[in-house]
Amino acid sequence: MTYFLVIPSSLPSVYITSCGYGRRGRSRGRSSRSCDGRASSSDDTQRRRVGTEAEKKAISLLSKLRNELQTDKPFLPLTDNCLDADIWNKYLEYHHTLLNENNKKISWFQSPWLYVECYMYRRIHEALVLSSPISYFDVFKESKERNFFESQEAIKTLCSYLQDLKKRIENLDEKQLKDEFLKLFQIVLWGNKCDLALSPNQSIPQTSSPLAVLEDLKPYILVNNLDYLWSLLISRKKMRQETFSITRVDFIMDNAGFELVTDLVMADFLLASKLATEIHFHGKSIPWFVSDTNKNDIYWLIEQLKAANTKCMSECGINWEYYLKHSWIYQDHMFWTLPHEYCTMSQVATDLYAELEKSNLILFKGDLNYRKLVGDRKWDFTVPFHQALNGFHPAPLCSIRTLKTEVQVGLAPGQGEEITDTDPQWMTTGKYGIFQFDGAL
Ligand SMILES: O=P(O)(O)OC[C@@]1(O)O[C@H](CO)[C@@H](O)[C@@H]1O
Ligand SMILES: [Mn+2]
Repeated sequence: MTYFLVIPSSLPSVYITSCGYGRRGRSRGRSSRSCDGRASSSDDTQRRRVGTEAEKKAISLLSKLRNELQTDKPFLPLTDNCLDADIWNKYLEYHHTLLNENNKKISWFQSPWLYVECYMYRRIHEALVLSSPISYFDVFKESKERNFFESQEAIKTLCSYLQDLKKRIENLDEKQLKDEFLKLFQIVLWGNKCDLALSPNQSIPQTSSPLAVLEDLKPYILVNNLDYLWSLLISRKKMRQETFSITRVDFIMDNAGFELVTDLVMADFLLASKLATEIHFHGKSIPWFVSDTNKNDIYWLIEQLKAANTKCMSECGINWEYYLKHSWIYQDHMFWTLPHEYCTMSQVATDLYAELEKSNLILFKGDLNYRKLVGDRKWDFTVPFHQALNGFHPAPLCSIRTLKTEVQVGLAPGQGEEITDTDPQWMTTGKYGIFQFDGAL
């Protein structure tokens, strides 16, 4: 069963596919419980019935959501009693007070786009949560998996490159190491083209060799602060040889599938090169913006790699599974799936802010993170990134993002206008990218 939530204007479309509960035609007639405790067919029938009811409920809630959206109804408070529901509901009240007009309501076409989009994904989650026993079914799982399978060739190339690089890494001089660092970071950047929120029914797989195209893509990097990242990490590495300190790098992850592979390759490289000693990954705790990574996506990906019949891929899978058990730290926090701008993190999620303060470098992946970093405002292109962060400075940070929405700061005078002349769609196609750094070196 495929349920299509048609969403007008600039909002993304969402496919909800059957969750597999209550499928017809699996059980054949009556039978009693077997002596090994397996369920009887009447148990099966009961389970299918419950599953079908749950599916129907989820679909009706999603239909209702679609209708509210299409007819620009006021936003409704969440009713699912999840831990974050109160925060969402308070945020809604706060936005109502901002409107400052008694008869105006926060609604789909009248409210800030960042808020509207986040609210839509949270309401999709609510529809599932309220439909037990499929409450924690990931409606985007299928699209995420498709992106992974369609990017097999590129993933193989990357895994092979990494395995080979790790064999020679001890013998690289500083310049050679820097070259590898720059190369892998560019792969991480262009991996962000692969999100599914813009076209959920159409996976944009990475088909060509990601390494072969890097030179051709260089002109599309509008802000390139990779040298700052290199200076920061290499000077800490040198310092560590005299003092016993750590270098912690945090990935605020974005999309699963190919982009996730690029993140894991980067993390592996940073540790192997001793440019970092500690890696933290921050994922989403609910299905989010179609392709965003949650814990299951990482473990699913690792299982796929382990089972691959290409040695370099299975080696990566085995290594990454080991690192996730022993040295890489995966964490999620509800703040990442709230609509809040990051400048509010120190008040709204004090614990997360304190955690990020321990980092030596935070990598914010993707377009949505950028919008939340700079508050999704219509900034002048030349406003400094530091200023647009509006007080959000937990540690040195870098946004690694391909441009998919109309917000960009920190450009040189005239740079934005010049690109607009030649390529009017430059802010929304994912063709351009940035490495934008903020922090003391
Ligand atoms: O954060 P990502 O994965 O790079 O991009 C997510 C995204 O494509 O989804 C939304 C589309 O409506 C926009 O916020 C953004 O462009
Ligand atoms: Mn995303």
